[in-house]
Amino acid sequence: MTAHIENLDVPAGMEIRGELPDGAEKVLTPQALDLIAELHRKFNGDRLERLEARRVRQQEIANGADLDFLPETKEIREDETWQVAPPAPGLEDRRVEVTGPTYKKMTINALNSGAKVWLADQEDANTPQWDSVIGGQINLLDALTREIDFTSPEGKEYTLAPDEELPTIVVRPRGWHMPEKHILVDGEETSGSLVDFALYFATAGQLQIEKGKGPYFYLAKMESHLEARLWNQVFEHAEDSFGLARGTIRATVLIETYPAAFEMEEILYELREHSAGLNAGRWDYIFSVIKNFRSRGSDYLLPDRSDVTMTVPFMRAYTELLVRTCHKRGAHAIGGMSAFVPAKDPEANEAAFAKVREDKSREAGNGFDGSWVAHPGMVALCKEVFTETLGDKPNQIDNKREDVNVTAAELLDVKSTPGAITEAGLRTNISVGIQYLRAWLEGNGAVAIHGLMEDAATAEISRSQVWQWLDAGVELDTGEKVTRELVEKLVAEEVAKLPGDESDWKDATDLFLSVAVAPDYVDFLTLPAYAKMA
Ligand SMILES: CC(=O)SCCNC(=O)CCNC(=O)[C@H](O)C(C)(C)COP(=O)(O)OP(=O)(O)OC[C@H]1O[C@@H](n2cnc3c(N)ncnc32)[C@H](O)[C@@H]1OP(=O)(O)O
Ligand SMILES: O=CC(=O)O
Ligand SMILES: [Mg+2]
Repeated sequence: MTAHIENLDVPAGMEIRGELPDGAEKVLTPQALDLIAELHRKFNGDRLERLEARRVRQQEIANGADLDFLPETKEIREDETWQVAPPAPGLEDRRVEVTGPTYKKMTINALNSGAKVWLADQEDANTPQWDSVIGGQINLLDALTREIDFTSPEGKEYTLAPDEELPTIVVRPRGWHMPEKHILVDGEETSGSLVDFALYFATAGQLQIEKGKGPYFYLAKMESHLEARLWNQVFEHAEDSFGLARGTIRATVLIETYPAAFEMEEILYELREHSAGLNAGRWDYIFSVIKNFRSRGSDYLLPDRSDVTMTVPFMRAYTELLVRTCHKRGAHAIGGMSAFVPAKDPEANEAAFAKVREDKSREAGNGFDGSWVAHPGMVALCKEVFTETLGDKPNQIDNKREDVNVTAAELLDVKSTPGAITEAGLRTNISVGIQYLRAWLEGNGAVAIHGLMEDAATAEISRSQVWQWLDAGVELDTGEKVTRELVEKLVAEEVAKLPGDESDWKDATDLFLSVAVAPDYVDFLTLPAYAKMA
């Protein structure tokens, strides 16, 4: 049945813009729409204040301030007595989590992958096209009622494995910065975070409770414990509105911004009744390091993206501190995404699996309780590697890592990162950035390029490196200085190597230039990209 806006029970003051995909009425229920309106009226002002606080801190950093652990929350860090809630049903054992967008085929593939958890992504791997925002929620609901199936154009049929084999679903709503322009309340654009949260919580999330699990979330791109407090208030409001016990909702927070690395303990504390641990969101973390200190000179210049590995000093410091902090507070520490995905060429495929094995072995050895893979083909490998360390235990929260003592100086030690800034690195950043942005504008938030998973976080690194190297007038390995003219010349050369006509790449190239060379740094590339989306 085709959905029509006039058939929906839209609360007073709300306006829905845009066509509704088939089945939209299943997720745009009166309860879900009421919750969006309530959350907007109660919390959107606080959200905007938090975003303003980010801008103030960014200005302070630009003026020379350093990041540090907060003096005003010292007591929380030093209080040895508090712990987060014990793991919720379905979240005890997280040794392998598969991530991916909520398109119908990928929903079925992810749920059939054998992973313990599926991160159903409305953030880095997704584009907030209105169809995907609503369609993804329909797929989540249909998966839980087992009314989902798919036939490919080639006739391949997809159905779900038995219930007991399916991973626990954890939904990642958009970050606090993203608006939802298709739902207005009192004439104002709503928040992408609150819309994604409310639609899932009020529909499929309630079915999760009936099935003995719960509405579980990953929270992306937060920059402070006060942003975590805001999420906690949203959770309390939603639980109270639906008559649910405190702690029914659970959230794993991605530590993927530089400021948040200095507030890990406080973030766990704010969410403690709702907490399901922390995750090391490595790609956005690297992006955030560049973004926060982009104009602070040579101490904060990173080499080519491929040289910024998990073992360089500042990345190692951040992951060690994350495990130590989580386990001290009884919380899961979940590892990040190795970007290597299976390849058709056998040699490249073997190399990709070896890289992922190395990454997951290091994480398991460091005390992480599980980790992410980007592709169902990597699930068995990650499970095997973590099982070598965990055995039959669901996690290793008892491995307290008391040997770890990470200082602010170690978190900030970007200048010890070995590597060079090369023309090849600049060309890769340009080519990958433009290819990714074209995919994004066409509605695809994750793509494989040169054997690597690329998504919003990795593309942010590429365009921010170009911006920073240009701003700093860096000298490349060739001896040439990075100037606007050079970047524009390399853009033209790299676009000429891509398939199709130059005109096919025009929108993506213009967008890339606007976020990589324009003098005013744009906070998130997804903001101007979303403005271009219908
Ligand atoms: C920085 C971060 O936030 S990381 C987390 C966010 N990023 C992600 O989640 C990325 C998820 N991964 C992906 O989107 C994909 O793996 C890509 C785009 C990188 C590669 O996808 P493809 O080019 O389709 O890979 P490939 O051809 O090897 O896929 C083989 C099959 O696996 C499926 N598949 C691949 N990745 C996934 C996934 N993550 N979830 C579900 N199914 C998947 C494909 O749909 C395809 O299915 P089919 O054989 O039934 O047609
Ligand atoms: O979301 C994960 C990341 O690495 O970014
Ligand atoms: Mg991220």
